[in-house]
Amino acid sequence: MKELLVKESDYVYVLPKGTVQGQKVPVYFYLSDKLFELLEEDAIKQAANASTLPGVEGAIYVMPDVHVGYGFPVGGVMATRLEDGIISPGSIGYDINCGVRLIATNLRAEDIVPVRKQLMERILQEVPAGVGSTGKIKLSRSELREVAVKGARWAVERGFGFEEDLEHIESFGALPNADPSYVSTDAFDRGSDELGTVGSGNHFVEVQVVDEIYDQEIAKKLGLDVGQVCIMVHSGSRGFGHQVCVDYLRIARESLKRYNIDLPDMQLACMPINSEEGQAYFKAMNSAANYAFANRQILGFITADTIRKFLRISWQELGYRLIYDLAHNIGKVEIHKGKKLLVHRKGATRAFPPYNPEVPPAYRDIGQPVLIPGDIGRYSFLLVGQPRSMEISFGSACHGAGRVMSRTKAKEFVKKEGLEKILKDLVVVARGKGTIMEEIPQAYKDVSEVVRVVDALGIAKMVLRLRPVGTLKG
Ligand SMILES: Nc1nc2c(ncn2[C@@H]2O[C@H](COP(=O)(O)O)[C@@H](O)[C@H]2O)c(=O)[nH]1
Ligand SMILES: [Mn+2]
Ligand SMILES: [Mn+2]
Repeated sequence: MKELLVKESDYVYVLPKGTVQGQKVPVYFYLSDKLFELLEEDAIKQAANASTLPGVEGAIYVMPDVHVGYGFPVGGVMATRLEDGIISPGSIGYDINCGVRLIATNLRAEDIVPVRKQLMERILQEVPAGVGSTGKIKLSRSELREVAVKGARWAVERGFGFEEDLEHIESFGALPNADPSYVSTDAFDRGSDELGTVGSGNHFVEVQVVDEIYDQEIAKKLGLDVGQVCIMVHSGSRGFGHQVCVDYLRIARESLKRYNIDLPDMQLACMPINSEEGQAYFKAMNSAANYAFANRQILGFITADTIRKFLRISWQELGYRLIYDLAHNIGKVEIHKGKKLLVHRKGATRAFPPYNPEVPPAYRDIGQPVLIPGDIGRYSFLLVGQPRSMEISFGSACHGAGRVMSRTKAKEFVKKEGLEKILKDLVVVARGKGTIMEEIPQAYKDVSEVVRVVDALGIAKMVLRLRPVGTLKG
């Protein structure tokens, strides 16, 4: 399908409306020439399929970190009208409110680098990670219901963090439309002992150092400087959110006939937003999103506390300060160009500009921080949302570098090249070696190239770059 894409301008390729059967809106791909080369045929097909869905509004936007996902590509943004549009679990993703958190500290690189191996080993002991890992927190049904409603606040009330953290989280760490009575018992079972756990594979806790600054003024306002140590957390709603997605994909498939929805791909199974099933999923999805906010709140706090105890310093000396926490797999009701829409972001980050009322007061004049992890070996970035995002991407940016190698291919690559040679002096800890093999830097695109595109398009502005000091992988 690549040949059907029209290069409209630098970094902008379009699949014009009417190219595929039933297409209701155009599909925009934001890519440099290098990233265009890596664009998969199936990702184009998936985005084109979504452009045929009922009530889809404006355009489908595909970010430069795009790769094939379940039904809808990772890096995809789709908005649907509340009156006649659908809600699609596959276009939000299995890991509901998978997201990223960045915490600043007063520590300098020299405080950490000489002891990074021992420090990461300690973090590995204290922070539960890995497939099906369980944490120290065991939740009763009623406690879990409370988590699903209160989100990050639940964790803060139990001592995992501070009141001011909540001011620095997307939607203040709790989405208002959560109703856990729409969440299945299976999801409750899976969620009861996974709060405060990282999960597997792509998820991580990373100690990083600010490496380069592109906008001194904004970096200063954020209180970040070269050499400063930060903590980045990437995790989501664990088995709780996964089960919500599984349950409602089944419900969506079963209700397709009832609502006369014809699909090009069953993985896009969806429900009218204003149907009973659509509303039930929306309330369950928000519950899972709140679980994820609580999860990252706990993970960030435990990691900071571990570093503090390891270095034998006080909270004050550590200087823990939450920069921001955001969702990159979510469906949100937002107003764009005067219309109330459900914006599906799957592997896409909200990137609201300065003075948008949803940007926390602390960042109102600089724009919402956009946190972009890269990989275990190269860099991660902090950007801020820009006005153009509201024009060309429903206020959204990329969410990472994006995979370029399947997990199987990455393992084959490691077997050929040797893990030690690939990792060189990187410090990466994990319960199993398998994950590290799947997560080598070569498995991802070059994040610098990805963020260059969103910066050049005026979606988000590059503020600073972080490099990893040590990574805990699931
Ligand atoms: N700094 C690090 N970035 C990483 C690591 N593992 C993955 N990643 C990046 O995160 C995004 C988001 O992934 P997704 O699973 O939500 O799609 C991914 O595209 C990578 O760029 C890591 O260990 N450290
Ligand atoms: Mn994620
Ligand atoms: Mn995830």
